[in-house]
Amino acid sequence: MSPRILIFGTGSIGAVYTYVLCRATKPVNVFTVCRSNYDVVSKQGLTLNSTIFGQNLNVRPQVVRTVDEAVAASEGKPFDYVIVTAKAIASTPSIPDQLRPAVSESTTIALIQNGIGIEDIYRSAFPSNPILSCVVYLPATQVRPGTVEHREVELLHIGTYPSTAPSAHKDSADKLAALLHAGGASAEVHDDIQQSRWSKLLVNAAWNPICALSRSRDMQFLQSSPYALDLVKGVMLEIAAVAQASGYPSISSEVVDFQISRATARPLPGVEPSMLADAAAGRNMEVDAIVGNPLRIAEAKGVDTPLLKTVYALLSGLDGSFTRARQSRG
Ligand SMILES: NC(=O)C1=CN([C@@H]2O[C@H](COP(=O)(O)OP(=O)(O)OC[C@H]3O[C@@H](n4cnc5c(N)ncnc54)[C@H](OP(=O)(O)O)[C@@H]3O)[C@@H](O)[C@H]2O)C=CC1
Ligand SMILES: CC(C)(CO)C(=O)C(=O)O
Repeated sequence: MSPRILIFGTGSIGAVYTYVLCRATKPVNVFTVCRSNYDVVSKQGLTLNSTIFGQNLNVRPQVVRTVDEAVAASEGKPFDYVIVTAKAIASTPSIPDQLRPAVSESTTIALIQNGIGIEDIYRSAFPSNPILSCVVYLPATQVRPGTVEHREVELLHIGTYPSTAPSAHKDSADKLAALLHAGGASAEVHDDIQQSRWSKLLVNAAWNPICALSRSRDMQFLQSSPYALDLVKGVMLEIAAVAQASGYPSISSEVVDFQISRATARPLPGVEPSMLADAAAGRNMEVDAIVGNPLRIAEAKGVDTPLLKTVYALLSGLDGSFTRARQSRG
């Protein structure tokens, strides 16, 4: 039987996986929760321009405004997968509380989000369901409502949370990978996804805040001063030290060099990290998931992270300015 899928958060990443999953199963089985882009997507579907999947690709999933609407439209049939592609930012009500009506005992919850320590709120809310923690390499930007540009790379790493989850949960990870392959995407299943999370965090904890604070794409920032590369590398080395203190010795200075070389190989202007897109739009950013949580782990483990603390202080200040601006707009 075709799986039924709910995607929560149809922005840049959510749109790409909605496209992939509409190809893997029937669009009628893919329900996608849209907020600011609801009007456009419900009328015109989602459009993807991708250097990997192709140009001007349009899909028409079942577009809903809320999880309750998706449950009603699904006519009592349970969701096999709930896929979270919203930003990992605290909200009221929380995302797990919003998802609750769509989660039955057979539902697998997959989190496609950056950062570290993002899974616990889902584990507490849904203690028996398979929770899949996913790390995505997929530079994508929603350039206007319902239209997403994607380039360079496309790969999803999948693992259970926690890594010691029962074998049935591991089967869910394999099934999700198979579904993504059927939709033409790349996915790999890992025994311990946290290693992949730390490896990706090297990139995100350095590039995302630095690009957001400097309003520059990665290559633009590297060219902006003779100190730029040292700052990026310095933050990455601090994250590597925290990863090592957390039991991941493979997150080494060689991995840092590899991640730096991926950026320096890019032509100008380079990649726009998702946090730069948020800063440019005055939206709140994933400050805690990407910087605050590793900083707290560093403090608990006695790892010195002066650059990370500086970045956190500046980023929190910028994030606070967005909150104040939103409140003053009413
Ligand atoms: N973009 C990228 O290149 C990459 C992003 N990532 C990670 O993937 C995750 C998703 O990022 P990205 O796709 O860029 O984020 P976007 O901001 O582009 O999309 C998030 C979407 O979630 C929606 N959303 C948030 N909260 C709610 C809610 N309560 N109800 C309904 N919709 C909601 C937003 O709606 P609205 O428009 O109304 O705010 C938006 O459409 C993040 O963790 C990011 O760090 C990882 C790799 C690359
Ligand atoms: C840096 C990048 C684009 C890597 O895929 C990313 O993860 C993000 O934008 O948040």
